[in-house]
Amino acid sequence: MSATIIDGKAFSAKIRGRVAEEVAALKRDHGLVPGLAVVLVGADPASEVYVRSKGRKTVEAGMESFEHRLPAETTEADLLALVEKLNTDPAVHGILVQLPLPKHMNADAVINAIDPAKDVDGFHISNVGLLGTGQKAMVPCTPLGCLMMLRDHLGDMSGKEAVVIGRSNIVGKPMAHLLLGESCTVSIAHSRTKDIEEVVRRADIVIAAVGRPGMVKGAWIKPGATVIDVGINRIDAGDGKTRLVGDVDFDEAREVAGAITPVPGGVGPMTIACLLANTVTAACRANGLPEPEGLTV
Ligand SMILES: NC(=O)C1=CN([C@@H]2O[C@H](COP(=O)(O)OP(=O)(O)OC[C@H]3O[C@@H](n4cnc5c(N)ncnc54)[C@H](OP(=O)(O)O)[C@@H]3O)[C@@H](O)[C@H]2O)C=CC1
Ligand SMILES: Nc1nc(=O)c2c([nH]1)NC[C@@H]1CN(c3ccc(C(=O)N[C@@H](CCC(=O)O)C(=O)O)cc3)C=[N+]21
Ligand SMILES: [Mg+2]
Repeated sequence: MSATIIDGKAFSAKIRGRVAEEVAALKRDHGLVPGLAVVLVGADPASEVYVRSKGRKTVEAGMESFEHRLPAETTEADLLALVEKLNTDPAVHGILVQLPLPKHMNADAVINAIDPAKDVDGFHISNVGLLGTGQKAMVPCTPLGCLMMLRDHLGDMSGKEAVVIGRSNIVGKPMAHLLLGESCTVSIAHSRTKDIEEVVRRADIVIAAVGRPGMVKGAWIKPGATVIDVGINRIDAGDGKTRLVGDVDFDEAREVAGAITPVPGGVGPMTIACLLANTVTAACRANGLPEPEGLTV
């Protein structure tokens, strides 16, 4: 029996279509054009790919895209000054500072300088606190995209065993909060977890967010489980080229799982769609307009 492949690329195109409809309505009825500012410090080649792809999809959805590329030597004070300028710019409804930042910067200080209402990544401590207490927040894009796929595929998740592998602030922890909100029984595994295979084997829902290519083996998966692979790992393809793989051994896992997301074409495209969705939500809230249905949780 082979798993259903959850098509994040197709699902993300649907969400971006919904975003485009909402943007068109905001323009028509309120003369409002949602704007997203992306700040990239340094020239990390992987980040370049995301920034370009985000910028293109933002414009395709009818929104304004502002890109700020700063040299790696930029001082924290200069970056904070840019953030402050974006905070007060009425054309900017969403601000994303690409992570990781260069080592000489305090990333927490930079993130917490962003106006929480414009924090479309959901990384500001106010949004983290709101999410953690079950209040209306800006929800981090990657976990939000994962949740949308899970709801679409599984419907009610109440009482299911969910295991999140990875405890980062940007994926693992917010993902665990969202799954608690769905009334799952949630475990978080990490590098110090003892007998991780056994922890994963009891899960009806597995979220892998580790950054280790193919770490999760087929034998770890409970038959029929739903597997969401967040990992984005560039590996040597052997022919002088590279290719992207997830944190799950896809070929093994697809023979055991009930459903699985591929890499590429799974969580990644959903992350970008959710970023656009969060920008529309932020623009509506900033203008006292009702926020569109179905673009957040
Ligand atoms: N598709 C998308 O849109 C996105 C994809 N990603 C990808 O997701 C992956 C995770 O990203 P991120 O959360 O930022 O990564 P981090 O490096 O911040 O966190 C990795 C987590 O994995 C845990 N871990 C590391 N090794 C092991 C191990 N051997 N066994 C169990 N747990 C382990 C770490 O544990 P500990 O805390 O103990 O060190 C840590 O909690 C990466 O591949 C990244 O590229 C990230 C963001 C968005
Ligand atoms: N402040 C901040 N917010 C982030 O959300 C953030 C970040 N920093 N830093 C880096 C990570 C990583 N990330 C990805 C988003 C989309 C794809 C994506 O679209 N991937 C495609 C493939 C892209 C390709 O081919 O290179 C896919 O999986 O199909 C991947 C990775 C967001 N991140
Ligand atoms: Mg994100």
